[in-house]
Amino acid sequence: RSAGIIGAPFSKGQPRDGVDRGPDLIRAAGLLDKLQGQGCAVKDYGNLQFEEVVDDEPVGRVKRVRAVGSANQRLSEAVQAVKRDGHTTVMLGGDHSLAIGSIHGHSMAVGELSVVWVDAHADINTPLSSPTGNLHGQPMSYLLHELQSKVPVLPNFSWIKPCVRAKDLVYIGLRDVDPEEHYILKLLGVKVFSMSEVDQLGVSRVMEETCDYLSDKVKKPIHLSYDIDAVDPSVTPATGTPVPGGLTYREAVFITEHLSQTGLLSAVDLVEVNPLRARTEQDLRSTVSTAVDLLLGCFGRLRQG
Ligand SMILES: N[C@@]1(C(=O)O)CN(C[C@@H]2CCCCN2)C[C@@H]1CCC[B-](O)(O)O
Ligand SMILES: [Mn+2]
Ligand SMILES: [Mn+2]
Repeated sequence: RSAGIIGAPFSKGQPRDGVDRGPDLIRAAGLLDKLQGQGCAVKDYGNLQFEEVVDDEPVGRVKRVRAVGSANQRLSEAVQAVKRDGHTTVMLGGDHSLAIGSIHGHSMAVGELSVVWVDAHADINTPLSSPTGNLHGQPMSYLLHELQSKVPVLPNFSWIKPCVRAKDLVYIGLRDVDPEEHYILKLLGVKVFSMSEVDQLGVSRVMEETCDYLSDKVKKPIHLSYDIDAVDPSVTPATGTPVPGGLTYREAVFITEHLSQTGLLSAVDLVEVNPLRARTEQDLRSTVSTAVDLLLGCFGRLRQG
């Protein structure tokens, strides 16, 4: 296994400061040494520098559009380069609007892929359905072939080619889905394991069904997009949109251990860590160390040693 680390210190997909500090916090907690310590080759590509966008007026209700479009174009190019170097990409966010560039770049490099989206939220609002206008709640709408008729032209977004099919997407951990998102998920028949299904089936069965569902026809490379707010706020409180009733630490890690063992994991996003949302030092330490442990699980770490 080899990991190519890309830091994406970006926050314009949402209104809160602080989430751009995620990459360096996760590095400072020892991610690279710990990956090497478990036999994983690691190359750190550093942090992307995102250009300043001035006069980024809202387009309809959608905010900071030009900054998000520009940042994700840069990220897509970076992910393609890291994939060409033969690594599994690790994109450290930054907010979840970065999944646009990460998944796009991954798909440009490897072709068709499966997406496992672990999150309290579906992040599948369209510009017209979004209740907040924040682009971290919309990334999937720009990537899904089936939603392109619902997405208007946005400045700095025209480079995006839709690259994911609804049948190749699985959600795990949902518990705060907007009515319009629910409608879209039902309309497209997207596979969803909400927290109700996690409770009902248990995380082991959820992962078996996820992997069976995704590899039903053809085994495709897997893109895991992990929003730290999928985990219960008692474990990872330092995040922008915490929602009670999330994954336990053990369930959260089990998901990454299981996906790692498929041998299909080809790109990972770890997003929405925001130190300014921590009330205590322990809040921050717990959030960041959990983020690191999730990434170690992606690269073969097992709790049995
Ligand atoms: N759907 C949302 C959007 O803004 O589009 C609305 N939601 C906040 C809202 C608070 C009140 C109860 C209903 N939910 C946040 C979510 C985006 C989360 C982005 B992620 O990256 O954290 O997943
Ligand atoms: Mn979320
Ligand atoms: Mn998210």
